[in-house]
Amino acid sequence: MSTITISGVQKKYHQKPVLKDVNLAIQPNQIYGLLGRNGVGKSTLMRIIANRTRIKVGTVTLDGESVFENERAQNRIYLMSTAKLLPQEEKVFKLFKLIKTMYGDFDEAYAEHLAEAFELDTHSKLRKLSTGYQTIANLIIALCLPCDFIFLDEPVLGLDANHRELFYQELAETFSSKPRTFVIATHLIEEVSGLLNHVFVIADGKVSLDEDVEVLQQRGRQISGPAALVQDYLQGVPVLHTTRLGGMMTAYCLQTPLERPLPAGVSLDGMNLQRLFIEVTRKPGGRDEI
Ligand SMILES: Nc1ncnc2c1ncn2[C@@H]1O[C@H](COP(=O)(O)OP(=O)(O)OP(=O)(O)O)[C@@H](O)[C@H]1O
Repeated sequence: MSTITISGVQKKYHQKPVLKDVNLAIQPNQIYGLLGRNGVGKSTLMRIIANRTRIKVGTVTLDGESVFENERAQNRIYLMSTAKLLPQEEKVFKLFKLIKTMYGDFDEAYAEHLAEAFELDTHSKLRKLSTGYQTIANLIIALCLPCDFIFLDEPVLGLDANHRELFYQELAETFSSKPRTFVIATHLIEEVSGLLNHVFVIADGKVSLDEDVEVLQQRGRQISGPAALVQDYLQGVPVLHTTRLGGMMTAYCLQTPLERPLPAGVSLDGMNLQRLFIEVTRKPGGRDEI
């Protein structure tokens, strides 16, 4: 099975390091979340993989071959981004045909279904569509191409809530009927969390978290109650963050002292993915000890 392997990738812009040492593996038939605070380099990493940004240090391989300047590999990778890379003066339906010629295949029936579902006017020029509908046209292209690895950089930018929901539904359906890999960079973590199998978090130029969502959801815990009891219960346990209100405390952790009984008056709950992300990216590299 094909895997994209990213090893020791570094990228600087004007001497300022953005990616310092990125290592990760993108497996077949997964939906990944590529998460990170603003400006950490998510788009840069995607552009590197899609051969749109060059690097001097590090490698990106697909089936052991470098993906750089490699047409065969790049034909299996698609990056959908907000950058206006598509010909703006082209009518949307013509664009679909153009894309088909470029990639050798394009699911026209599915594109028609999606255009109808989103009420996209395919006879309009791309340039004349509203921002949201330009994104929709871009998304349709991404979902209908025959690529094994589809990178979606901020895929729902400008989409209203109904269209975002429709997109997530369509993504789930197309993924189950025709499994392939999607890597989604987004800040709307709560909205996509139900779709994701695995999460990469980029912080300080590196991958700070590389974990299955299921495992994360089992690990992430928030413990609330009277501060003294919470502190006592979590003695020696690494804590991501704590908040206090009066005498009450909530502590966020990636592990809990399972062997210790939970004191009466203290509650232990799961953390949703968005909260977990906020807590793991709050203080890069930092862990509080209670
Ligand atoms: N072409 C460029 N020239 C100079 N600096 C750049 C260029 N592209 C990106 N950068 C810088 O690299 C850093 C990472 O940018 P990037 O867009 O990859 O981050 P991001 O994680 O996608 O951010 P966001 O979540 O805000 O979209 C930023 O500091 C940005 O200013």
